[in-house]
Amino acid sequence: MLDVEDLRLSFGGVHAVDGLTFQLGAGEIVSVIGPNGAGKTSVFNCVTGFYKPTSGRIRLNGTDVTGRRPSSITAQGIARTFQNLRLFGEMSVLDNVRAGTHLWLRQRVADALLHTPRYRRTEREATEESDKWLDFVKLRGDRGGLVRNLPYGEQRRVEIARALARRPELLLLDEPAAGLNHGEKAELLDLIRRIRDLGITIALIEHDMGLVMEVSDRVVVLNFGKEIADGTPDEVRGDPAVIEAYLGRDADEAEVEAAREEVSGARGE
Ligand SMILES: Nc1ncnc2c1ncn2[C@@H]1O[C@H](COP(=O)(O)OP(=O)(O)OP(=O)(O)O)[C@@H](O)[C@H]1O
Repeated sequence: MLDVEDLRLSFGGVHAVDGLTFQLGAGEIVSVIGPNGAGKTSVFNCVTGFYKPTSGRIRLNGTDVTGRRPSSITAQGIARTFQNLRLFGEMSVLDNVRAGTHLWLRQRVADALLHTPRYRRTEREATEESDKWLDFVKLRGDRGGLVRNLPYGEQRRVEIARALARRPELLLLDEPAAGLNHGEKAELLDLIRRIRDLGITIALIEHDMGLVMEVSDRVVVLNFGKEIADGTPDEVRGDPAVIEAYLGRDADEAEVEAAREEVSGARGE
């Protein structure tokens, strides 16, 4: 579904992404992990058109989308959430999710100005679809309240609902578990699996190794903008290159053991 080939992104002398090649197959849940600054968000930003790669190719279902604008890439079937939430705090929960529907809702300005039956029909459709996704993320009861009044974990679910309202084939989640408590993480795990069961492919950047190891079909590990491992959770958790990336070279025995635990998710909580 997604084919990234020899992707490079530089900021001056910093090679944030340095010749990265990887694929995502339809229906997979793939986690992208790596130490801070490894280039994970930069890859997401290139794939979604927020950054223009310095070189390389990004294909979605065979269509070359390299360097296209975010709106054009979203129209090709990719939606994302952000590391730092980007919701409209002063708008209702429902309206935030409805904002995701404009992509496929064919509305004309004249219809909106004149409140034609066609306009009212599309508005109803947007609300029904948004309510469906609010049900899906278990927030239907909060639809009328302002987003800023929701607890943080629920705001994260609103953002996921908004991304789903775009009807994506591929959903990119950037650190969805950040700031969540134990119960909220369990709920997120269930939500990610239910999204996949709808046939949506999921790529996530995540530092919570417990979640990564539990939910992923495959894990891609980056360090200094390059891929250093790509395999099942079991394969990457024992990979010496991965442990070293999380550690640096001059570690002693105790530090190696601690890094091994971190990568395996044993210290995820
Ligand atoms: N807009 C930018 N301008 C300059 N340098 C940048 C920019 N965005 C990222 N970088 C640099 O590119 C490298 C990769 O950053 P990136 O945010 O992609 O890493 P990351 O793996 O997502 O890190 P984290 O886990 O901390 O979010 C870092 O060295 C970072 O400082």
